[in-house]
Amino acid sequence: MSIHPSILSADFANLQAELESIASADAAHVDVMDNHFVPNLTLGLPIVQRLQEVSKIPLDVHLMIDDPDHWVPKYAELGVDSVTFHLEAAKDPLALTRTLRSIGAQAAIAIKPGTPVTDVVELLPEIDMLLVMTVEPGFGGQKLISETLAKIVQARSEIRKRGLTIALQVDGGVTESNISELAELGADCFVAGSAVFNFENRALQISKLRELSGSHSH
Ligand SMILES: O=C(CO)[C@@H](O)[C@H](O)COP(=O)(O)O
Repeated sequence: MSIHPSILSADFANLQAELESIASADAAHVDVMDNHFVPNLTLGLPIVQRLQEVSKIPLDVHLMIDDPDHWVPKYAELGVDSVTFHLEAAKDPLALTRTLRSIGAQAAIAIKPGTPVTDVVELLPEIDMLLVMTVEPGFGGQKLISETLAKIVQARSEIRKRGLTIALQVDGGVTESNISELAELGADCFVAGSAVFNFENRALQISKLRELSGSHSH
C-alpha cells in the first residue's frame, strides 16, 4: 500500500518546504494541468524540474493535459519516478508507454470517471500503474464519485486475471473515512491532497492513511 500526497493542495509559494513535510510518504503526486484537458492550470516542466532536483522522495507526475504524445517524454527525461497520462488524451498510448519505459520512468495510464475499464485492459501488460480517477480531474477537495467504486473492483479483477503486479492507484476524494474501503475493493496506491495538506501534521496524516489502508492484500 502506498500513499502519494497530492501537492495540488500544498502551499505553492513554499513547495520545497511542503515536500519536506511529506518526506514519510512513498511519493509526491504532482498534478500538471493545462487548462485545456481540464479547466484548471497548475504547473509545467520548469517547476517539475526543480521539484525533481529538491525532492527527497520520488515524484509521481500526473499529466492532465492535451497532447501527451508530445509532452510525456519531456517529463520522463527529468528523471521522475513515474509519468501518468490520460488515455482520453493520447493518440498512441501504446507508443507512449514504451517511450516512458525506454527512458527509465514507470509508465502509468489514467482514466476519467466516465471512461470504462474495458477501454484500457489491453494496455495493462504495458504499464506499471493504472490510475482510476475517483473524481472529475481538475480540482482538489472534491467528493469521491461513488459510481467509480465498481471500476476499482473491475480493474483489480482484470489485473489479477492477467497475473500482473501493476499498481492500482485511486485519486480524488480519498479520506480517512473511505481509504479502508478503497483498499478492500482493490486499490493499493492512494493519492490524497486535502486529506494530508489540510492538516498541520502531515506525517501523522500519512501514517493514519497508511495504517487504515494497510491490512488488505490483493
Ligand atoms: O488530480 C487531482 C484532481 O484532479 C487530484 O490529485 C487532487 O489533488 C486530489 O485532491 P483531493 O481530492 O485528495 O483533495
